[in-house]
Amino acid sequence: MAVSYTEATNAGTEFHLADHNLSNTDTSANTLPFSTVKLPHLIDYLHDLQAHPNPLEHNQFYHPTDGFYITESDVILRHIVQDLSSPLHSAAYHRAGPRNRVFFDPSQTRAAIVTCGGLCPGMNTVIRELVVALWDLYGVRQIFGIKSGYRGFYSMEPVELNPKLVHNWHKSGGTALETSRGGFDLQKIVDAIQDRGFNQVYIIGGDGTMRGAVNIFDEICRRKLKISVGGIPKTVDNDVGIIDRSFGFQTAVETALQAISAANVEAESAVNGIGIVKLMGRSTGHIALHATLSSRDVDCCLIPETDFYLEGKGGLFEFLEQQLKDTGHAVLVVAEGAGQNLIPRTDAQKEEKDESGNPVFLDVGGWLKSELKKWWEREHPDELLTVKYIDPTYMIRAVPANATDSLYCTLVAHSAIHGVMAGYTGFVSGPINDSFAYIPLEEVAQAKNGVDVKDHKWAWVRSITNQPDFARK
Ligand SMILES: Nc1ncnc2c1ncn2[C@@H]1O[C@H](COP(=O)(O)OP(=O)(O)OP(=O)(O)O)[C@@H](O)[C@H]1O
Ligand SMILES: O=P(O)(O)OC[C@H]1O[C@](O)(CO)[C@@H](O)[C@@H]1O
Ligand SMILES: [Mg+2]
Repeated sequence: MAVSYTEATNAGTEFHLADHNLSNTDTSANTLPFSTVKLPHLIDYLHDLQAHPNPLEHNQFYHPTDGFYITESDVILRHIVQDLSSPLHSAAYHRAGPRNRVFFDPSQTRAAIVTCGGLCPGMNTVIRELVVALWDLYGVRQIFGIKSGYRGFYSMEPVELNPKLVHNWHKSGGTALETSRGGFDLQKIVDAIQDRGFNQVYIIGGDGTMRGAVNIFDEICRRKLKISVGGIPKTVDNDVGIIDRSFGFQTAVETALQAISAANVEAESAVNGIGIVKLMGRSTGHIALHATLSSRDVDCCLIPETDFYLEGKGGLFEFLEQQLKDTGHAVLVVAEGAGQNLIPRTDAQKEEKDESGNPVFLDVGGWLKSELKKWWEREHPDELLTVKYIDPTYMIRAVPANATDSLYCTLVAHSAIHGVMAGYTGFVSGPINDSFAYIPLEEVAQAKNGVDVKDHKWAWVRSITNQPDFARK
């Protein structure tokens, strides 16, 4: 039986913890120092929408008890580290999970799933979990995969998905739905969503994809359609902000360690051996940084967030030369976006962009190898130098998710479904301080996550490697 919205939930309204009798550290002001981030809800523009009891109530596998359903007063604080000598403050995001009322009748639900941008370990796991959970938890039977990213909405037939079909998908890297860059045509995409009768759209992708998803959400609101848009952030570079990290990131770091280990073996087994490993990281060096910290074989880590230079006092080559003198070998890890301003390029190369408008990079690893060899021949013409360059770029993102990331993929998919079924829209589900939360798409699309080279983690990298800070002589 359908119940009216006001009976069901106060979703879509600003929530103040102080109104809900929760403990408050700032008793004088009688308000908590947390502001709850408003989440868009279908009811914001479809005021007469009817709510239904959550089908989980009758699911044979669930026995909803007190606390099973997440209420509007359940929030996740973004900033859990606070300085008690200053006024407390943190944004509070609605906690992910099942609500006691939903705004979709499973028999009338038509869900679409799309993957966009580059690969990331776990994409197939997320797709699989979306299909299986929509089917098993909520009883949705009309689930479709959009092929080839955003362009697939308007240029290809959707593929009907069911648990049997996706049963083994999590065992393979990549995305069985295929992905692409570019092809974002807002009107064509929303027309296609509308024409095909989709009322739930799950969008898996990185920062660019999320910016596109905001536009789709805005257009759906403008047309006042009963279509919920749920985003699932995917970024092997870990360049999306607010969330703790993307699924697949840990798997990528783990896989990168194999390349670093090989570079170390090659370097140790040669006379004056240098191993160079190039890792992904277009504008952020998270993979390089985490792999360096985990491996301990790395003597120097170069990331896009810090400048470096090759020759002269305090430069990279002087440092490597000293390493060779001290230990006979060195391992250098470089993120693909590092040093791009140093590599000579033609005017045409300066303008080059991929289909999504991202700048195309030159190969920093190959360039470092050739510059290093030229320099060595000039400085040490009679001494051997062996440089082995390993570029595992696509290997680290084309693998299936490891155990930790697989669990993440399941939780993020379930969280997205619970939120969408509850009528939330224009949001992303993701972990904040290890608890899954709902974050407005717009915030996620704008938030960047660069490496903070002033914090402890980067200082830790420098202390492990002893690399120079490349502050100009
Ligand atoms: N500002 C934007 N507005 C609308 N669509 C966008 C925008 N930026 C990117 N897109 C679209 O989003 C899709 C994916 O973008 P992009 O290729 O930049 O990858 P991404 O999602 O950032 O993932 P990753 O960088 O991790 O590979 C593409 O189809 C692209 O056209
Ligand atoms: O898949 P493509 O188009 O070669 O793009 C590679 C880029 O994708 C990423 O894996 C994710 O943005 C980057 O690390 C890398 O620069
Ligand atoms: Mg991106």
